[in-house]
Amino acid sequence: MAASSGGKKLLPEPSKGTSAASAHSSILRKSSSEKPVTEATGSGSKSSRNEDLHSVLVTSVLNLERLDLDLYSNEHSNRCTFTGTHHWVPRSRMLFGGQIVGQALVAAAMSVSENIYAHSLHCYFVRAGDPKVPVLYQVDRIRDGKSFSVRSVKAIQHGNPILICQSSFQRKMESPIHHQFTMPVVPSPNELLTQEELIQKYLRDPALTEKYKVGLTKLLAEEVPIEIKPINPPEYYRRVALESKQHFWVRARGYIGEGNMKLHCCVAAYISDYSFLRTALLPHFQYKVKFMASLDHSMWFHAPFRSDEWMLYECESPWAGSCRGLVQGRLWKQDGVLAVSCAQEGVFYVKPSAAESKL
Ligand SMILES: CCCCCCCCCCCCCCCCCCCC(=O)SCCNC(=O)CCNC(=O)[C@H](O)C(C)(C)COP(=O)(O)OP(=O)(O)OC[C@H]1O[C@@H](n2cnc3c(N)ncnc32)[C@H](O)[C@@H]1OP(=O)(O)O
Repeated sequence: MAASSGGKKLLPEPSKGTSAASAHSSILRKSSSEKPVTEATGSGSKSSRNEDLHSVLVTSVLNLERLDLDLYSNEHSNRCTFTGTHHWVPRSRMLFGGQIVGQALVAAAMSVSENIYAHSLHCYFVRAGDPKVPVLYQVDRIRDGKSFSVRSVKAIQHGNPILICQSSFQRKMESPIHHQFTMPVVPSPNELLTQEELIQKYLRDPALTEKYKVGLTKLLAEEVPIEIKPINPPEYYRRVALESKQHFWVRARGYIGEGNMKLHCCVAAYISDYSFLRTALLPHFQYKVKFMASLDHSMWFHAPFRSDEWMLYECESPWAGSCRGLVQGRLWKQDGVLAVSCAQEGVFYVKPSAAESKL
């Protein structure tokens, strides 16, 4: 039986001969009459993107398998990955926090009616995710009010929670009260190099030491499903204390299309955790990180946006101490609309680094 909430079917009935367990779903269909987002033909604002290259974030990473009502697994996305395990995993070998948050929001979104939208989420990462096994997502329907619905999701591995995530959804409501900060003035995406192009440039520097060549080459080889264009990237080889702020343009790699706003929020959850926590480390070049992990992650979704179009990620860290650092971020649309606000605290264990230059 397809999961439903408020009578709307969110998931297709498994086709004949397949049990619910094996019928994975294209996530967050708008309604049974609409094509699922992964089959969208690119209606709405035309994208200059190659619309045949659907983002792997949608076709796989965030495409959960429904095991039962309010119970999902990402095992399907495992089978589709390049290496047979989870999609891209940071070198820390813990599951990427953004993946777990994005998948938890997918599971929550499957349990609410189609005409309400994610407006906030708050998560704690309570155990490191194991990249060798799938994740189960258990949804608890806390409350369905007239205007707001609240869900609690537990991401589970080896019988224990690795993440607890509360999310809230709201019906569209108009209000005369509206304001936002002004978007920072920065170069536009087409004036900037991608992270890959920047790394290639650094690697061509004959003075770069072997150690940093190896690190940058490893970073270049990672198949992160996110495109990034850093703004004023630090001269990578300079060992100087930087301000705890960074700006970069960011978008999902590949095409998603107008699709479904809930889906774009799930993709933004994935994107928002990449290169976010490191903002708190920028002033502390003289230390080497022995262990680093996100402790929590919060997001507030303010206005519709497209996660497969360039958005400015304005990141800053107002405080660090007691082995923790706080980072805050704002995702801006290119038209100046503030789309998403994020906040996260992380844990850092560091040691003094050898005072060698990167040159
Ligand atoms: C532009 C041009 C190119 C320039 C290059 C620039 C690079 C730019 C791009 C690079 C960006 C790359 C970004 C990659 C993405 C990174 C992702 C980071 C965020 C994440 O996704 S982390 C994953 C999500 N979070 C988690 O999984 C955390 C889950 N929670 C936990 O694991 C536990 O709750 C936690 C937080 C560890 C607390 O548990 P607790 O048991 O209390 O932990 P302990 O304090 O006991 O310690 C655990 C662990 O930490 C180590 N440890 C402890 N104390 C120390 C110490 N004093 N010194 C060193 N290490 C310590 C130790 O390993 C402990 O584990 P043990 O099992 O060994 O005890």
